[in-house]
Amino acid sequence: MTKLERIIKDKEFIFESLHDGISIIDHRGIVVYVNNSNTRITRKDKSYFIGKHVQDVVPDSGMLGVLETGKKLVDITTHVYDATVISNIVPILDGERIIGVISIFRDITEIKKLNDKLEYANTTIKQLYEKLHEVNENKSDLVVGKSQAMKEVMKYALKAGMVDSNLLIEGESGTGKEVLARFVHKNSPRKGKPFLVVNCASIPFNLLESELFGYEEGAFTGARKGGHPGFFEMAAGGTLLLDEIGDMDIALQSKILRVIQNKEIIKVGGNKIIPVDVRIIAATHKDLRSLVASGKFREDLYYRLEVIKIYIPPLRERKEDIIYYIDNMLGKMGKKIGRDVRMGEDALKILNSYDYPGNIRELENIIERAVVMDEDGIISKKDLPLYVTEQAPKGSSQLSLQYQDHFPTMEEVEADVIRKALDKYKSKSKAADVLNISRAALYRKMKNFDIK
Ligand SMILES: Nc1ncnc2c1ncn2[C@@H]1O[C@H](COP(=O)(O)OP(=O)(O)OP(=O)(O)O)[C@@H](O)[C@H]1O
Repeated sequence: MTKLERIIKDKEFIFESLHDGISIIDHRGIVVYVNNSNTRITRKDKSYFIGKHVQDVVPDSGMLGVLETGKKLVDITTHVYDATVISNIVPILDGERIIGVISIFRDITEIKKLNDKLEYANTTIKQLYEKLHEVNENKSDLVVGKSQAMKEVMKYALKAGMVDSNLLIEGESGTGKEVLARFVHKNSPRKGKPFLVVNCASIPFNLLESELFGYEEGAFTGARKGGHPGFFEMAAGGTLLLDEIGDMDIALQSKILRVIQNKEIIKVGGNKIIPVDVRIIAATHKDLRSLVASGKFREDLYYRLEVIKIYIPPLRERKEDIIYYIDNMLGKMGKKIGRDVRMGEDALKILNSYDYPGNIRELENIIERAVVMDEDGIISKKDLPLYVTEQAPKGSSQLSLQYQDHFPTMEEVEADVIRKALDKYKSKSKAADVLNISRAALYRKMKNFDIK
């Protein structure tokens, strides 16, 4: 009996009692074990898998990759026959040697279907809402502000407009990635041609493929007569923004890579090659590089997309810009309601110290609400939402020291503050920055106080 067989035998009782599916391959990639839950999820008998090479029975499985690299894959969403599963794939080691790979996967088909339906419905509602209120009309109004960070962003955006390379825009939700993409398009030779946006996170996987590439008549049940053009065709000559690309299914990522490389598409259910001329801008609030590292995003696609990369910093890191956004918003809203509204001193002070987890979108909502609440033409504290006015005053509670019986010495306080800064910012240079001391001073104090 091999070592792997012994491990399986020892653990078989546990494996069989799990609700999650399990498959195990040996060092050659041959499936040597599947549990009962695997049969339930895949609807295939054990005999269908056992003794076969994993490539022949589950071609999309990440198991061979793990066998090759020895690196585990965690929380990977894949498709196993008709099921959507979320898997952890881990090497089985004998000392340093990889003797097999185990994949443990959970069936999320129903949850995914419901979630997809819900997200799709939400997107439809949002799109209809936007159309109804014509929020699109001013979407290209771009406020730059005066922060150095935003000036840099604009410098790169203008450069990106002058060339036709792919562009990747990173930044937290609501920082203005779509607005910036639109700006790049409007300042590029493609202006005057379509600028289309596809949100890769809110359209279900199988629908997204046909939305992007289009489909031929009869491609699937419910396919429209005469087929349907996809975004790539509809954006001909223009720019296509693939928003939330970090959420794109890995199988679809390969297809996007092919479009970028070959500049052609094949519709779902078709076989005709259609040339496409579209500039791709991708946007994401996720850190694509770490998605690449964890195997959730294709490295080759990442490098194709980030020919030019622009990172939009969150609003809390460039508070000097807040006033410019507010002025712009008040101007627009004032026009809409037909009267001037100004920002009062007290409200501005509060707005300048708030952290805006939702960035400019959140600031917009706060201002819109304040304009509605306002009665005298000057926005004051009472017109702002409670969660903004009742935020913890800066620099107080988070670092407050909680000594009860013992009153601390200055050294203890100093050591405590340093520990908290290091703990919060995880970076010595950032901690030194916020403490307003040099890095050398920080190192010296850490040594004195024996802080590791
Ligand atoms: N530079 C800017 N000037 C004026 N308005 C802006 C700017 N940036 C963002 N906004 C406004 O903030 C809101 C959010 O912008 P946008 O949709 O571009 O953000 P996003 O980063 O793409 O968000 P998400 O990641 O959630 O898709 C929009 O209503 C937009 O008009």
